[in-house]
Amino acid sequence: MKNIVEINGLAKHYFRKKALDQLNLTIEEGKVVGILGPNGSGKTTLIKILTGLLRQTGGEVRIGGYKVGVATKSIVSYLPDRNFLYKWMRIKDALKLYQDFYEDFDEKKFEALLDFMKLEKDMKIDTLSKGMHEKLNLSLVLARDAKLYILDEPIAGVDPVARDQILDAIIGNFRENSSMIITTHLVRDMESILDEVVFLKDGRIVLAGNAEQLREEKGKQIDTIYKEVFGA
Ligand SMILES: Nc1ncnc2c1ncn2[C@@H]1O[C@H](COP(=O)(O)OP(=O)(O)OP(=O)(O)O)[C@@H](O)[C@H]1O
Repeated sequence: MKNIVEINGLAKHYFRKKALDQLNLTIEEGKVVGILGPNGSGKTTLIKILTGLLRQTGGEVRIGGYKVGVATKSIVSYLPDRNFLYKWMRIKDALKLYQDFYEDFDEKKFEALLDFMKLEKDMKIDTLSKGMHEKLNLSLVLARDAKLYILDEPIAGVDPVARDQILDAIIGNFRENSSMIITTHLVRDMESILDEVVFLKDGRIVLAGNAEQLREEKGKQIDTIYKEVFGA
């Protein structure tokens, strides 16, 4: 199996604070990987380095064999943890924006996702609820034919029904040859869709592995292991 992501000795310091400390991680093609950790563990910092929004202090990251830059941005589809669309837009304007921006954007797929999410092209962005926003953003991100999808907290702050819909959309639209990184601290809701889990604590990986194997080895759900590791 080919590696889509290779991270070696990655470090990020904010002045004296070590947000990431000597991180090593590989992600294979076809896997859905959960980066799990409480507030301040370094999840967002890691994602921002993978997406080129932040420069690391040390170490190396390769995605699809390339250093983070123009080449990797064209193969990574990223869902940030905050809204990234303009308030004046309607959904159809967001569609146009994505179409203009990304060659791999699949309009048909986007329309099918909108349908599934019960969203309509004429809806105005500033009238959408938080859950609807999240569904729209996710639909845009999943409609790209990317090698790597990075979803930062895709279900934070949405109600349980929207959560289930979002998880179903993720599972239903996952492309076999692509990979996905999902950050979350809502482990119970998310664990069923994760192939691999990485526990991040104070910028270090404290546990990582295949989710099914970990459940078998420890005789516990990932959510329970998470609570034990983080004392939640
Ligand atoms: N710009 C910054 N300047 C200084 N320290 C920062 C900065 N950004 C993050 N940090 C610190 O780095 C550590 C990791 O933060 P990060 O945002 O990556 O964590 P996180 O796991 O994403 O948390 P959350 O779930 O709250 O988003 C924290 O201790 C945070 O205070």
